[in-house]
Amino acid sequence: MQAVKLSGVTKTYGEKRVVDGVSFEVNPGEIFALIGPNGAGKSTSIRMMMDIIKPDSGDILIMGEHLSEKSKNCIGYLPEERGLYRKLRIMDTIAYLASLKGADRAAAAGRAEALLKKFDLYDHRHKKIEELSKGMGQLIQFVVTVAHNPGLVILDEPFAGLDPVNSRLLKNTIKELRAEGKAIILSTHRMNEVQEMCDRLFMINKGRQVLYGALADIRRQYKSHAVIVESPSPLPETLPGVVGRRAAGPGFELELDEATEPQAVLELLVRDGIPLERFEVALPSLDEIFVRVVKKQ
Ligand SMILES: Nc1ncnc2c1ncn2[C@@H]1O[C@H](COP(=O)(O)OP(=O)(O)OP(=O)(O)O)[C@@H](O)[C@H]1O
Repeated sequence: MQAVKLSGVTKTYGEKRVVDGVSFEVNPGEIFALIGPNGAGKSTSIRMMMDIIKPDSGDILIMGEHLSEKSKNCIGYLPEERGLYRKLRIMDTIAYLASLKGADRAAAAGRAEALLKKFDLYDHRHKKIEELSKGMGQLIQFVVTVAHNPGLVILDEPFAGLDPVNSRLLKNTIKELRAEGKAIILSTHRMNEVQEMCDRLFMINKGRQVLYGALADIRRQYKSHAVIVESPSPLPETLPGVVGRRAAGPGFELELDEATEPQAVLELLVRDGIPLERFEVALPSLDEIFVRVVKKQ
């Protein structure tokens, strides 16, 4: 059963259709990225999944059911707008909010403590939220989001405000949640993070689907006709079928003409006795794909 299933979901504000016939599915055990330019309709889609606002038409199933007060407890939602009770102490906040979600207080506290240790915040657990830095508060809000052990975790810009060390800790923790079989929806503008973490993605622009599928398939679909080559020896000045060359990291990206396959270039290099440390078909970064798709529209 899918963790989330949107079918033909539409939302209009005034004259503007901000979500237009959107359909996608999110499975347990995957990190699913919801991406798109500013104002594309991501937050509106998430708010409809959370039943904060109602779609005008279409259907939304969470864990196979329409969302009810009870089934809301199977979701952990980290909204873009953060907010915890600043005067409350950390562990009290976590236990209180988990109990609101119907979780066993002791079990939630146990999960929270393990995460606090991971984030090196355990010694702060009796402090008030207002005594924490912004980044620390951000991590606490993540702990609150998952302490009740939800099957679906929706994270809106979870890395905003985190330093590289804490970003990495959070990334690893999200990957562990995936390994536990949770469905994770990640909405972010940081394409390098999406590229590093997500299995599948949905890109929305002006309310409509523009990309949907496995990250690897999408990158292959947008690949240019080029190869990346790294060698300790200089490459030949000219190679049949190669029409351009530019530095790419420690090697080169060779642009091929339409008729030349990467395999043919590899054979030429091997024939010329060029030692190869890397040879691969050049795949565009998700960042490049994002810009290409938005510009085309
Ligand atoms: N309550 C509202 N009333 C009217 N228009 C709204 C409302 N909420 C959102 N919109 C409009 O809907 C569109 C989509 O907004 P949404 O917040 O879903 O975008 P987003 O993809 O999350 O953008 P961002 O990346 O900037 O957070 C925007 O044009 C926005 O102005």
